[in-house]
Amino acid sequence: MNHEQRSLLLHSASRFPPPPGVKFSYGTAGFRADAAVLESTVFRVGILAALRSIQTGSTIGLMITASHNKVSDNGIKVADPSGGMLTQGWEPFADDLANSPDPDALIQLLEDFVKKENITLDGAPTAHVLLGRDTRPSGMLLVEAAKQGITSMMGAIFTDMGVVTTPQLHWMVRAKNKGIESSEGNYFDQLLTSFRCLLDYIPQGNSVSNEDDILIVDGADGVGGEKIEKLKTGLSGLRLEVRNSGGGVLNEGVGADFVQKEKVLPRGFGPADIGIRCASLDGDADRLVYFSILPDGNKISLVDGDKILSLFALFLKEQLSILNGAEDEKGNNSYQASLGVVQTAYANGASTDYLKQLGLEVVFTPTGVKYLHEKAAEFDIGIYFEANGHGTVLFSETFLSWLDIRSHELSLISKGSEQQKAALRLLATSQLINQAVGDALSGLLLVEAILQHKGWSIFKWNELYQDLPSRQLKVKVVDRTAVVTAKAETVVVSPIGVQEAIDTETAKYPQGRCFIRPSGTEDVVRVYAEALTQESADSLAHSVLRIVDQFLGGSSN
Ligand SMILES: CC(=O)N[C@H]1[C@@H](OP(=O)(O)O)O[C@H](CO)[C@@H](O)[C@@H]1O
Ligand SMILES: [Mg+2]
Repeated sequence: MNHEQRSLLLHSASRFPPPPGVKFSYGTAGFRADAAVLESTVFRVGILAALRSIQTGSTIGLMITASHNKVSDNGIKVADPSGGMLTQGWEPFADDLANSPDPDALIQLLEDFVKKENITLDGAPTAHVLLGRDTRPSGMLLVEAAKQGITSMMGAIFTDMGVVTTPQLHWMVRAKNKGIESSEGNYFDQLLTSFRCLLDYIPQGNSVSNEDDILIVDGADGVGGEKIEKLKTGLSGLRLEVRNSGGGVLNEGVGADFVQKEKVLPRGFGPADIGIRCASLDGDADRLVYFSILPDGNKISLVDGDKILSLFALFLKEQLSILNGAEDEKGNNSYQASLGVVQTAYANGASTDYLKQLGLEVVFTPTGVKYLHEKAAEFDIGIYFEANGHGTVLFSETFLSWLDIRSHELSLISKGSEQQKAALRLLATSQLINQAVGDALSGLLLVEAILQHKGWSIFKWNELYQDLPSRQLKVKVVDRTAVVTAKAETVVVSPIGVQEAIDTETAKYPQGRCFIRPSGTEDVVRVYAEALTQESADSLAHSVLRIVDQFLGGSSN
């Protein structure tokens, strides 16, 4: 690091002292905390993003959001060149950077890191960072801190995309690095064109009801609502009404996290909406769940991430088999695309059974989309979803290249055939569904296109399988890191004896399943239980909560 660079860093870092007594950790979803203590962290992540950009020679993204957290919180996460999450190898550096006590220590840390990572700062390094933020009022100040961090690395520049959804920012980073046009307008165009294409290839006679029905979207009073309003201006073939589009308090009694966890209607919905197809986004629009209001007007029937995954899996499997069907007879031009599904232990057991009955390969990873995404990328078509509604479908480059050529061939030899349409539907799906990260807007359009394709109502969709009753609890313990799990978090290996006690308890319940794990975003241990009836799921969860109390000492909430 030359003298000029060092003094630039010293000068700017001294303007962003870290708050005393706060320890930051780059968790499952980046740094998240009360917005009032985040300025120094955001400044430092700006430096990190510039370094990552210099190292990779690509554009890097920074998103300022705390997703479904309360409005006074904020956070920051990094998008890597692929548009996916920051490489896990850099997370310890992110922690050290955020917790470095003063400018001198910070510079020492940077010196050591660039040496270790072979990042050349001499010469004329160039770096480019795309910035985005959600609608939180604290975002404006924090984005300025990020800019200061970026520009304290010589040769680094930024582009401020303003208020965007988290998936938009990830999409833009990916597009930019692929040399594709990457504005918000381009994002909407891609979604609208591919959605239109899916509607154009709906089998005759299937396009019923939903087109006339309205879909009501709860925007969580976050960024998603205003973006859907923009999307709507170019949308045909779907009637949308947006509620909670920014007038109320972000995430308060609204949004996908609230609806999925509490299983109640969000603010702004009521008995007048009984029977209507409804959807909820979270605060930064990367989660999506559907619901309908039950006849009593107070409760909802939830259609969660597992069921969105199941709908996608069913549709994609059908299209693949139409595409391959005729080829098998001829025995040529066939490409056996691997189709896989990735879930976590929180997936409802009934969904896993359903997917296995479809003949699909179901793989489990620990909680956190960075793990699911990585696994899904191993398939030609990898579908992943967390039960809370965060997920997407990934298509391999190899498969897409083959599909492109195949679709062209089919347009010459059997234009208008079901086979050709299946190829076009698969290509359109790969364009519609965000390849960088889970995206509520693109997920919503794919759900809607598939429902129209199948001529299904939300009720018909919900009947794919019936969720097993489940219960989720959380308990604060003395030290949650004492809980060590294995096998995708389904088995506790430490403290010794806990798993045995859970097994003994679970065995008392027909179709019982239960696991515990330390949360990666809250200071709690989570308990999840499933069983044949709601009473037994509740009872199993509470018994296991007592086991956690006994072994780890705590108080439930
Ligand atoms: C049970 C649950 O919903 N856990 C969520 C939650 O993680 P925890 O590590 O469970 O706190 O937040 C993560 C980030 O948003 C999300 O990926 C995950 O699914
Ligand atoms: Mg979110």
